[in-house]
Amino acid sequence: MTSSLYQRLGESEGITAIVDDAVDRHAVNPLLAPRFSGKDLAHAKRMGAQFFCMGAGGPQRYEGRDLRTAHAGMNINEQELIATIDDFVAAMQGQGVGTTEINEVVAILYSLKGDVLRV
Ligand code: HEM
Repeated sequence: MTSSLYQRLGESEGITAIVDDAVDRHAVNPLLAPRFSGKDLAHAKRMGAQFFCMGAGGPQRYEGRDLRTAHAGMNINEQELIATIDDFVAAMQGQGVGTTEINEVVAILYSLKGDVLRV
């Protein structure tokens, strides 16, 4: 049987490492840094890891705000969305995640754009 995306990404440990790295990249990415300046990055990482674990099929329960509420009023644009996805791709490559899994995650992130862009 094919294992879940959660299992193929290394479960909680693997996904936490990916999210930690991606958020660290956001904080220094010129396209994103202003958005994350002054934010509680540890909290963002914790919420991001919970969200990602749950979305990938893990047993975690996401305790954060729904996506639309979390990004409301930020007027996020497409360039910023692509920059966040690029940071996730770089983080996954850094963790040795395979191309199949990277493509699955990119598709999932892209599919969520309606709750993030200009809400
Ligand atoms: C599909 C894409 C995205 C997903 C899945 C996502 C997911 C999340 C999650 C789960 C949180 C935590 C919410 C909470 O603490 O209750 C969050 C917070 C945040 N996101 Fe996103 N996000 C996405 C795209 C973006 C983009 C494109 C930007 C900015 C350019 C962005 C900026 C932020 C910021 C600044 C916070 C912290 C908000 C705060 O602490 O007040 N996100 N995001």
